[in-house]
Amino acid sequence: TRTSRPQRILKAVQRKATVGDPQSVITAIDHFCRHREWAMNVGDEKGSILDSVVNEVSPVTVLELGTYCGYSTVRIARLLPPGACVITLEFNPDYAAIARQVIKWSGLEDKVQLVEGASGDWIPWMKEHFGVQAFDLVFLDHWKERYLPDTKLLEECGLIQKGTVLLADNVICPGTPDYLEYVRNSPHYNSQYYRSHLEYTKAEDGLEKSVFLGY
Ligand SMILES: C[C@H](C[C@H]1O[C@@H](n2cnc3c(N)ncnc32)[C@H](O)[C@@H]1O)NC(=O)c1cc(-c2ccc(F)cc2)cc(O)c1O
Ligand SMILES: [Mg+2]
Repeated sequence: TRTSRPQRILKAVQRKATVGDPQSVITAIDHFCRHREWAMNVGDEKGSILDSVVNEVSPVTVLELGTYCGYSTVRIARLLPPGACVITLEFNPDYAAIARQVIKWSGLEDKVQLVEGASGDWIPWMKEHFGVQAFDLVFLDHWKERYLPDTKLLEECGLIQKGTVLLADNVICPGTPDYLEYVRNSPHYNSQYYRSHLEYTKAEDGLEKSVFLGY
């Protein structure tokens, strides 16, 4: 097909959503992915759980790993108070370009720092480059086998402190067994599973919320 799926998602946003209205952007993407073409956004069902965790944490600094088209970036940023921001990492330049336009359409660009690059390369530079002390909330939604190494990297870089909340998508489907085993068995995390479904389907999936207890 001439266009990519992310390009068709952006077109659906530009056709159906109102500029500056994040909820209409979320609704347009969910409608497109439920009725036209499935895509790997966190979706409306798991998205509501994400919303409740963001509201509970009231984070000032959020890290999102794996932007894709910016759907969860918009979900998170729309709930942030003035002065709070989400740094989101995406290493596919085509996806990053689409995400920038989706985030712009929602009017939330002031609350979002989209970084084009790989998590493993950028995490060590977060403090120096963005002046981040520690993250209040990390949303893991990138390559599933990078969840564990990047969590350990965040720990080593002092970007996870007492109270930091890790929220991981897809812990069942596609699955992140080594990450789950780590956060569920570590004495440094208090972990709980929010059972849900794979976006736009009846298959089981869920989010794992893990609170860092300190060393
Ligand atoms: C991995 C993707 C999400 C994005 O992450 C970026 N990315 C990657 N590694 C890095 C990095 N190391 N640093 C920065 N960005 C990075 C990438 O380019 C994608 O845009 N997500 C998924 O693959 C994903 C897949 C499914 C899924 C479920 C059932 C199926 F039958 C088929 C697919 C569901 C989901 O909910 C997902 O989230
Ligand atoms: Mg996901």
